[in-house]
Amino acid sequence: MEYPGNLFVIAAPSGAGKSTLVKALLELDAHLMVSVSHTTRAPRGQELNGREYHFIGEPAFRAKIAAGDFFEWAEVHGNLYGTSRAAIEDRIAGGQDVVLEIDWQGALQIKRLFPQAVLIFILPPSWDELAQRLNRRGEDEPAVIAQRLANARIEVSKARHFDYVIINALFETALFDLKTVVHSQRLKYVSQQRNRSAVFAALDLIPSD
Ligand SMILES: Nc1ncnc2c1ncn2[C@@H]1O[C@H](COP(=O)(O)OP(=O)(O)OP(=O)(O)O)[C@@H](O)[C@H]1O
Ligand SMILES: Nc1nc2c(ncn2[C@@H]2O[C@H](COP(=O)(O)O)[C@@H](O)[C@H]2O)c(=O)[nH]1
Repeated sequence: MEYPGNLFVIAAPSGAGKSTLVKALLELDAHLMVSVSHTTRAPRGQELNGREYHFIGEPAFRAKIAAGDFFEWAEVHGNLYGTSRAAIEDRIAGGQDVVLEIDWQGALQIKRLFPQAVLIFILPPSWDELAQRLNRRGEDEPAVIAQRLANARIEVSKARHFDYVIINALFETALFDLKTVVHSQRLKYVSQQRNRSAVFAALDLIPSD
């Protein structure tokens, strides 16, 4: 049996730290790749088209919806965001582990389409700390931050639909927890192999750090 790539879907309220965690995870794990979404949101200070997002206008986004180009899409904080179908289906079929950093609506769409997906929800340690992180990040206008904090109340209530919840209080602890979820998913695959050579082939997929 060829190794089918895993799909890890990570959601969190804005400012909880998911992008920072995913970036750190990717630096530690060469088997993982992150899918770059499309959005109608304007780029923030250091963001580059094609790196953080593919930044497109709403008409182009709507044309992609009509063409069936998105695996999932949703309106989040007043902007449209979507995961390109081509970006993930081929990679997973080719045995690559893919991470999606998307909101809860997209995550639940993915779980319906692809029940093997592993859904991970990142929580901040408190509402106060969430607000402080958004303010310290200094990338969004006060009105945008207020909207994101209001939406966070709804988003957090969706955590119960996820397979795992990780609390991002101390960064290194949360990163360890995230690595453990990814690692366990791969170990599950190894343990399902029927013969010894398949077990050793499967073990090659697991980083030994
Ligand atoms: N454990 C942590 N302790 C303190 N600060 C943190 C921690 N994790 C992340 N941060 C900081 O919090 C801010 C928000 O993190 P990040 O941008 O990763 O959030 P996000 O969940 O991806 O938000 P968004 O959905 O808006 O992109 C950043 O300035 C980041 O450096
Ligand atoms: N459903 C989707 N949600 C997405 C996607 N890409 C990002 N997101 C989520 O949007 C919010 C806001 O992101 P920001 O970069 O503007 O702070 C956040 O929850 C992201 O995870 C996507 O392709 N689909």
